Amino acid sequence: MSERRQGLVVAHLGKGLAVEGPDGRVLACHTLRQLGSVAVGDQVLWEPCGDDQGRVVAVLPRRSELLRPAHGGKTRLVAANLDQVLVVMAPEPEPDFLLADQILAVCEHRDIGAVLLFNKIDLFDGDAEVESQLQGYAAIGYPLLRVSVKQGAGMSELQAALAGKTSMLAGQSGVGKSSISRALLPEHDIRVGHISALSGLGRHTTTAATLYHLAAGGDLIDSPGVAVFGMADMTPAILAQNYRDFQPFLPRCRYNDCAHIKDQGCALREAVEKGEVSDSRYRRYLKLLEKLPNLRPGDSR
Ligand SMILES: Nc1nc2c(ncn2[C@@H]2O[C@H](COP(=O)(O)OP(=O)(O)OP(=O)(O)O)[C@@H](O)[C@H]2O)c(=O)[nH]1
Ligand SMILES: [Zn+2]
Repeated sequence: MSERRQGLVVAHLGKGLAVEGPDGRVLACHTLRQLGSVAVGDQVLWEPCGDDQGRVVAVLPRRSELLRPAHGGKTRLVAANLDQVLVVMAPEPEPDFLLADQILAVCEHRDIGAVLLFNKIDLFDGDAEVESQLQGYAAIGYPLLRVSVKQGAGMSELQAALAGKTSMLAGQSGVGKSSISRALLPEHDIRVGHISALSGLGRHTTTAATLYHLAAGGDLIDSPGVAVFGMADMTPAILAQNYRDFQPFLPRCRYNDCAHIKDQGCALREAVEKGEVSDSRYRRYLKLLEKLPNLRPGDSR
């Protein structure tokens, strides 16, 4: 019987995986069908099979899973073992706080941490509304970093926030996600080139998720596409539970299945009226509710 070794999945190839061993060497690996889905970020056990190839024989337990909606109401695993998502915003394009709230709620639901990353501060005129929303997030416990990749401002604080963790960037188009990854990654293209050159299992496409080691410590999973933060498995009650700022009030609603839409004994609405919960967060919650796929008539209480 051949020896099993541990490895880290760093990319998807056409028909297999790129797995990095403890010595840093990356190997093309097949996986056994019965293992189910294996994603970038997974820790796996593999054994050598053939020239410079391996076979993944086990997936080690995950500390988190990020899923994406797929065809036929199914979900697909996008990344495993993520520690945190960096929600990137900028003065331009105008911040989409609804998208930020959605990403934050999905992260909370998946036990993935979240950090707000306000980029392009070189363009920020201090707009009072934007500033108040940003400080609102900080007040409910989300770390807030302000950077300008263009000017190199705040980058060491960003590197410190990434060190020792596996992170992913998310956010609207145009906020600077690619610019930020480029600034953080050493020899980015060399590694992609190396993975593409792995034999036998087909090409690595840059449209698939890839894990990179950062120059200043920590890993970054680069996953193109913003639609990964799906809410398909959420109900209104679950969505509300994943708002950190709503959590203290929810047990006091009169009805267990309160969707926090109408008054009748809703402790959350009372908290909003008293100013204990941000009115704008609550109003965006009502908008996100409309995006939930499985809003049942009974939930409209
Ligand atoms: N002024 C300024 N411009 C920036 C900064 N960071 C990025 N940009 C510019 O913003 C534009 C969009 O940056 P990208 O890195 O492509 O943004 P993205 O989030 O990856 O966009 P998508 O690929 O569409 O998701 C580019 O023109 C960048 O040069 C910054 O700190 N300051
Ligand atoms: Zn309620």
